[in-house]
Amino acid sequence: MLESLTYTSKLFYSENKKNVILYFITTILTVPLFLGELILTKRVIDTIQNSTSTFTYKEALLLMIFLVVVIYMNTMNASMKALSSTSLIEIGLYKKEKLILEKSSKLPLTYLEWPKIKALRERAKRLPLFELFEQWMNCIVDFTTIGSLLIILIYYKCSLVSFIIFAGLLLQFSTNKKIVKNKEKIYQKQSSSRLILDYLFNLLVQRETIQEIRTYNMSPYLKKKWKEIFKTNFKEIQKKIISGELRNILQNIVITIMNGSCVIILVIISAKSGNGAGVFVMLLKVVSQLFILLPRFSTNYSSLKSSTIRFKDFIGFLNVQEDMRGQRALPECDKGMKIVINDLSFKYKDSEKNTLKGINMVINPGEKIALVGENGSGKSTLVKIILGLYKQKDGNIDWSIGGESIKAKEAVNGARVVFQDYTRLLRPIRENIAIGDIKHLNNDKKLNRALNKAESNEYVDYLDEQIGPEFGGRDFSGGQWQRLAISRAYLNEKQLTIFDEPTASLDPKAELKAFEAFVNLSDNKTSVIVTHRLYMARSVDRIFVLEDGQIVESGSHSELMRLHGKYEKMYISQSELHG
Ligand SMILES: Nc1ncnc2c1ncn2[C@@H]1O[C@H](COP(=O)(O)OP(=O)(O)OP(=O)(O)O)[C@@H](O)[C@H]1O
Repeated sequence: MLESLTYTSKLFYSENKKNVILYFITTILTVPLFLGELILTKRVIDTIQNSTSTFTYKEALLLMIFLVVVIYMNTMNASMKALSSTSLIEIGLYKKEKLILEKSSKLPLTYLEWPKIKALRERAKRLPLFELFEQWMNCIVDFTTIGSLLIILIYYKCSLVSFIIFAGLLLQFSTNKKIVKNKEKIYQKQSSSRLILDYLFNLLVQRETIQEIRTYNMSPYLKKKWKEIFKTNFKEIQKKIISGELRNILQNIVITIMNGSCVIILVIISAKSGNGAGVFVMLLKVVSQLFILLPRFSTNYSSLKSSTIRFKDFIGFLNVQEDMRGQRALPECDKGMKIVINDLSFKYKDSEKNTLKGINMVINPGEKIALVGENGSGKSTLVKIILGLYKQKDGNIDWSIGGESIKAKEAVNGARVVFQDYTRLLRPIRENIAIGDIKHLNNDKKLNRALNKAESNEYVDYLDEQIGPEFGGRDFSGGQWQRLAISRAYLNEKQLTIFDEPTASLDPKAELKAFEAFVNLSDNKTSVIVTHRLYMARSVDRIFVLEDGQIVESGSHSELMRLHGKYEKMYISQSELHG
């Protein structure tokens, strides 16, 4: 638990020393200021009660002035504390999101797609970083104040009152601890269903999905599903909340009885001991303050407990094993890349069987190959492994260029790719192309050349135009988006080119042009195209046919046709279909 205090203190201190020191001092100062106020009140009353001469009246007046100053300082202290915490709250939010983003960018892709990690990240996002630090500080202050007030009671021979208050403290702690534990347990249990809730909610409001949902009138059904999950979650929480609240009510009754008993005992003790009015008023203030502090301390401690549970999830997420990817860069060389795949098998997390099995292939420098096969045969998975985005457990994939060889999963920025599900960045056209190679962001000449090659000349004069009506920009059709994604690849000059079904949204003429462009773009660079359009595959050097995660045939178009196997069957059926 202490780890969360050291972690947050270090983190905030490294980000904003001045405010952390100010926050720390103003928090700690509340204890002596409160005690000072208490003691001065007692002295003022005692002095007035015993005043017999002008001298003691003057002393009382002086003490009153001190008291006012202390009260004023207390108010000032609270304002300074609030001031320092404002920027720390912002820093907390920023740092938490930054750390989660940085970590996510280092995780293997398979981990990011894994529901368990997704749920862990959602829980990590719920950690209130500054509040955790604040709760620690509040608990330290409450603990010190309560301790000091109990010592005052014991000093004035009110040990019985201290004992009752201490018992009250224990009672509150045990009740709140249970409530917090139950609440966090439910939250951890519900984190996956909350993801589904968010997903369903987004489906119902997002522009990309709303048209289909309205056309099929899916809204009532999806809302019903959303409501069901919401209600189930709520019922679970409600049960615990009601039992927690009942406990709270009982606890409050007991605490009120304790409070009354303490005041009565205090009156009796004061009457017997013959202490002055100053001591009585002070002790009364001590007791009433303690009964204010007890629930506050217990609530602060409960919040701290709940935050430390979330802190564990946060640290758990930050400690997830990172990817080895992105550590080595290949040398620049225009001879093309060689890819050697040896006995590769791959299984998705939570999947029962291997998606790829025993893949062996060598792609020579400058060679153009096509991966073909039915839906789900493993083409995109293989592409992602070639790119080093997925880590394979069995087998090896090496990239070699200019005589130097490295593992695909350790390589950085070696390839240019057009994915099936490319990024639609609702930002200016310029940024959409520059994703391909961000160093050319302001190089209009290069950006325009990339647009030209991707048959998107109409945008050359509109590089700074915003895309997406959501942000006041223009709307793009599927084909226009796809051409923009292709222009990204043209901007990049890496040695390996991968096109994973990049032409699905293009009309036949544009598709043919895009394929011709792919062949030209690739020139002497090693290239891989994933396609269902077998006429495209005809002009590549070699075709690999995948079936159920295995390569079942490979060779040039004419070699495969001569085999009279799967490829020939697929080719003939497509030719018949398209005439
Ligand atoms: N992230 C994932 N997690 C679990 N299984 C996955 C994941 N992505 C793909 N799969 C599964 O792996 C298998 C191969 O999928 P892949 O997308 O590689 O096939 P494909 O040949 O590219 O298909 P298509 O032609 O439809 O694009 C499929 O059974 C699919 O359900």
